[in-house]
Amino acid sequence: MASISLDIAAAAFVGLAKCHSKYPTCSRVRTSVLPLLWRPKCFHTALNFRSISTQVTQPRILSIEMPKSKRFSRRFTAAAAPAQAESSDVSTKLPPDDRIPATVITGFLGSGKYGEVDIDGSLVAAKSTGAEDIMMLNNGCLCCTVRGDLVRMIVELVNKKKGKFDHIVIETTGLANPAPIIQTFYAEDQIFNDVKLDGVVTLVDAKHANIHLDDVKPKGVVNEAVEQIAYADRIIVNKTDLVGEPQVASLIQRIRSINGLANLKRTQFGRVDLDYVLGIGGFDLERIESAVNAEDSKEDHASHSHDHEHDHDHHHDHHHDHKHEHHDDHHSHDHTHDPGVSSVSIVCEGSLDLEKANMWLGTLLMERSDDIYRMKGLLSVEGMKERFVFQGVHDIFQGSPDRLWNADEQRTNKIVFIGKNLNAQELEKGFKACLV
Ligand SMILES: Nc1nc2c(ncn2[C@@H]2O[C@H](COP(=O)(O)OP(=O)(O)OP(=O)(O)O)[C@@H](O)[C@H]2O)c(=O)[nH]1
Repeated sequence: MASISLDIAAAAFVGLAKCHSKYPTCSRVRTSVLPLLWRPKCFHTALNFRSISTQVTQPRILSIEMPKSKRFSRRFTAAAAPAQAESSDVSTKLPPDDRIPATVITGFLGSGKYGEVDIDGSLVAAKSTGAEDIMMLNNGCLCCTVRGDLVRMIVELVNKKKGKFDHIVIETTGLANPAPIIQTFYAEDQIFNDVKLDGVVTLVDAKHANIHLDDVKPKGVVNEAVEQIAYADRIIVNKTDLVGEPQVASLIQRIRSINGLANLKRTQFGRVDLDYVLGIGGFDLERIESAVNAEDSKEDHASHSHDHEHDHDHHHDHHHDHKHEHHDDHHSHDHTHDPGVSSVSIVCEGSLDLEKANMWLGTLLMERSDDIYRMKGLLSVEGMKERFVFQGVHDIFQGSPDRLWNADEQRTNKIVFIGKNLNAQELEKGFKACLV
C-alpha cells in the first residue's frame, strides 16, 4: 500500500511545519494518499448520551453514556498548557476538537473483551435501549463489505443521535485485524468530520496468547494476535488468575517487544477503570508527548508491583539523554533477532533540517508504509519555535506544530516506530542524517 508519493509525503511534512503561520487557526490535518488537506474547523460538542449494544460475538458499536463525574475533560493545547499560553504564539494553538471520540476494543477470541463484567458495568448504560439503538455489523471481512457498513452505521449514529451520546465504542471480532478500522477514521470524510479515533484497546488472554502469537501464518497472511497488540494504545493482559506470575511476566515481556509504546495493565475479568480505556487520546497529537515518553510506556505501576523486573527493555536508556552532549543519541530495538513485528524508538537531541527530514520521512513512507504500523514523534525542527508532533498509521500521516519549546528546555527528538521488519540501525542512521 505504498501509494503515497514522495512528493505528497514530503509536501505533507513541509506543509505541516510551515503552514501554521499561513493558516493561523488550522489545527489538525489528515494526510493519507491524498495531497495534504487543511481542515480549519469548528467542531460541535456532543454531550448527552444514549447507549446501544449488540450480540457478543459480532462486531458492535456502542455509544456510551457517562455520569458527569466520570466524564473526561477534553484536552486542548491551550487548556493543557496554561503556563505556555501566555507567551505562546497564538498561531500554534489548537482549536477545540469536539468531534465524538471513538474507541476500538480488540483482542483475540475469548480474551474477555466483555467477560462477565463489561468495561465498567455501572457506567456503561448499555442493554436498556430500543432496537433502533442497536448497531451490528454482519460478519465479514472488514476491509470489504463490513467497512462500508461501519461507515454507514457511524454516519447514521452521528446524524440521528449527535448530542445524545459521548463516546462510540467499537468491539471487533476476535479475529479482526484493527488496521482497516483505524484507517476508516481517516479515509472516510463523513467520519473524519464528526468522529475522531480516541484509541485502540487490546485485550490479551494471559493463558492462551502465546499460542496465538506463535501461530505461523502462510506468507502474506497476518497474525491477528500480533497485529492487535501492535496497534494498541492500551493493552489489558486479562485472565491473569489462570496462570502463574512467571507466565504473565514473560508474556508481558513478549508484548513489550511487539509494542513498546502502549500502556499496559494486568486484569482479571477485564476490570479496569473506564478512564483507562476511554478518553485516552491515543490518536491525539496533543498526547504525543506522553505517548513517546518512556515512563508512559511502562506497565502501570499501580496495577502491579513487578513491572521493573519485567519491563527491562530499552526505555531505561532514555533517561540518560539529557545528561549527554548535543546530538548524543541512541536507538533501541527490542527484538533484533526477530524479523516480525517490533518497536524501535529513537531519542536524540538536536534540531532537524526540514528539507532533509521531509525527504527521509517521505521516502520511508513511500517504501515502507505497509510495514510501518504506527509511528509517533515529537520533533525539534531547525528554525521552528514550536515542537512538531506527529503520528502515523501506515501511509496516513498527521502532524502539527505544538507548544513552544521552553527557553531552558533541551530540544530532544523522540520518535517511535512499531512495525514489521524494522531495521533499528537503518532508521537511526536515516534520522541522524537529518540533523543540522
Ligand atoms: N478465569 C477467567 N475467565 C475470564 C476472564 N475474563 C473473561 N473470562 C471468561 O472468558 C470467556 C470469554 O470471555 P468473552 O468476554 O466472551 O471474550 P471475548 O473476547 O468477547 O470473546 P469473542 O467474543 O470470542 O471475541 C467468558 O466465559 C468469560 O467469563 C478472567 O479474567 N478470568
